[in-house]
Order: sequence, then C-alpha cells, then structure tokens
Amino acid sequence: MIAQSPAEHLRFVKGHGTQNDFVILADPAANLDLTEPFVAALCDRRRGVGADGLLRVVRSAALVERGVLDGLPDGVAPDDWFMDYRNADGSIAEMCGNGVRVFAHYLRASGLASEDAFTVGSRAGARPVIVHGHDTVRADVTVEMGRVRMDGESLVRIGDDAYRGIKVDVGNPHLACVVPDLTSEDLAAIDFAAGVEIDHDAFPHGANVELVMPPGPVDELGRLPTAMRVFERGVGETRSCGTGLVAAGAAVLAARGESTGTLRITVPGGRVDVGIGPEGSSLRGPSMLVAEGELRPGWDRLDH
Ligand SMILES: N[C@@H](CCC[C@H](N)C(=O)O)C(=O)O
Repeated sequence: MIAQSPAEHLRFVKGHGTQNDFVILADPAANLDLTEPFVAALCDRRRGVGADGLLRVVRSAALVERGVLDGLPDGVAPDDWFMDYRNADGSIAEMCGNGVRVFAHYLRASGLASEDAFTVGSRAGARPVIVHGHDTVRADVTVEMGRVRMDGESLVRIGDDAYRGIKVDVGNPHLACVVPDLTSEDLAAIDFAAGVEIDHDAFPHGANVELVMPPGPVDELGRLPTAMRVFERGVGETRSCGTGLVAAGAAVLAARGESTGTLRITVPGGRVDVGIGPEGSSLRGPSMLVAEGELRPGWDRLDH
C-alpha cells in the first residue's frame, strides 16, 4: 500500500495516448510503495480509477536511493524525471511508448519541465522527447524510442488460429505478426477474448503481441500506411501500444526486405507516425490529459 501516509489524499491525473490510458501519480521522492495489489486495484476499472497502466513521476536518483532500481539505466541522469511504469496487473515493464508521450505532456503541462525538449528516464534507458505543442489537455509529442532489435521468428495461437511473427525488442518484448492478405475486416474480427498463447521458451518474460496488416501504397508524405491490433503483456487487448507500434513498423519493413522507413499506423485508438532508422526509432503522436482528482484514504481496502 502507501508507505508515505495512508491518511493523505493522493492526487492523480488521468491521461491517454491514442486511448492507451494511464493513471499518473506524482511522487518525486519515491515515497509510495507501489505494490502489485495496490497498482492492480488502482487500474481496475470497477474498483479503482481504471487504466491500462500506471505512470509514477519520480526523480531517477530517488528510485536508486529507495532501492527500487539497482542503478541508473543507460543514459539516464540522476535529475531526469523517470517514468516508473506498471501494467494494469501490477507488473513492471521496461518501457511504454504511449506512456512516455503522456508523461512528457504531464511534465510540460504541470511546469515540472520548462523546455520542449528533454529526456525521460525509463528502465529501458533514456528516451529523449520533443513536445511540439501542448495545452493543459492536448499535446503532440515525439519520442526517440531507441534501437529496435529483431531476433528470429515465433508463433502465437489466438483461438483456433496460429500466426507467425518476428521477435522484436524495443526495450520490452514483442511478437509482431505481419499477416499476409489480412484485410481491415479480418483484423476487426480477430477475437482476443480467450487471450493469446505465446511460446514461453521464446519469451521467458512474456511478450506483447501485434497483428498487423500488410501496408498499402506510400502516401504523399512518404509514409507506409498500415493498421494493427495489440494484446499487451500484463494488460490484455489495448487500443494502442507505442512500443508495439514501433515493433510493428520494423516488422512491416522487414517483410519488404527493408530496414529503414516511415509508417503511419492506425490502431483502434487513433493514428501515430513511426520512424525506423539504422541507429534508432521514433514515435510521434497525441497525448490527452483528461481528468484529475484525489484518492480517498482507505479506498483500496476490501473490508466491507
Ligand atoms: N502500452 C505500452 C506498453 C506497456 C508495457 C507492456 N504491456 C509490457 O508489458 O511490455 C506502450 O505504449 O508501449
């Protein structure tokens, strides 16, 4: 639960990036003890505020001092704001691409960041961001997502169907399946209700799974258009996944025998632009901060 002071009303902000939604808790000195049950209850859509994940806004050095991190990840400075990301089931993930956009928007809108370009810390390393424009509700943000690593193929079973995909590491693990001849109607009809069965030998720590349409013709801005749906580790189906969008972009290019390019990808929650380069990748898209409020002391007790 909350190590700090359970009697205190804890303030939160609710936001989303292409409808991948988050509860944001500002905890600069890492005073909160984010246990799995606490996070799962907070993200529960009936018991708590409800979200796909939690973003704790904390100074990087504080997480090391409190023993939450063993040390600072690659490129992260002690003073950087760190996105301490948790999935809706309370598990920790290394990175969240939509989360970084929303996190950067929150920092800028709340005045915790005073410039439009800065670095956000994550367990996968430093993630430089540019906030192109923002107000208290909306922002347009680019995140440098780092190197994309592809490592062979694997299969996933969804209901009665099996799909082959590429194992992609974007700081967190993905199986990105570009499905030949998949139409938008086929994509919409995929039934994730029973979950996904991945190969646990290939993914000992689990994986996020993307089902992706082959791209259409390049648009007037040189982007390959495609669409996908995603089933996230620790969450279930979400309406968007930023790291998954980058993994999908890399897999689409690989299926064409290419290793660099730009894509405009549609997900159920909106559209983003993905860039894949030889040294790194980028994700540009919207962020929305939709509400703020406070948790009442004792809200997480199940004693009635
Ligand atoms: N929604 C996120 C990814 C969140 C983490 C993921 N569920 C995992 O466990 O790796 C994104 O926008 O990237």
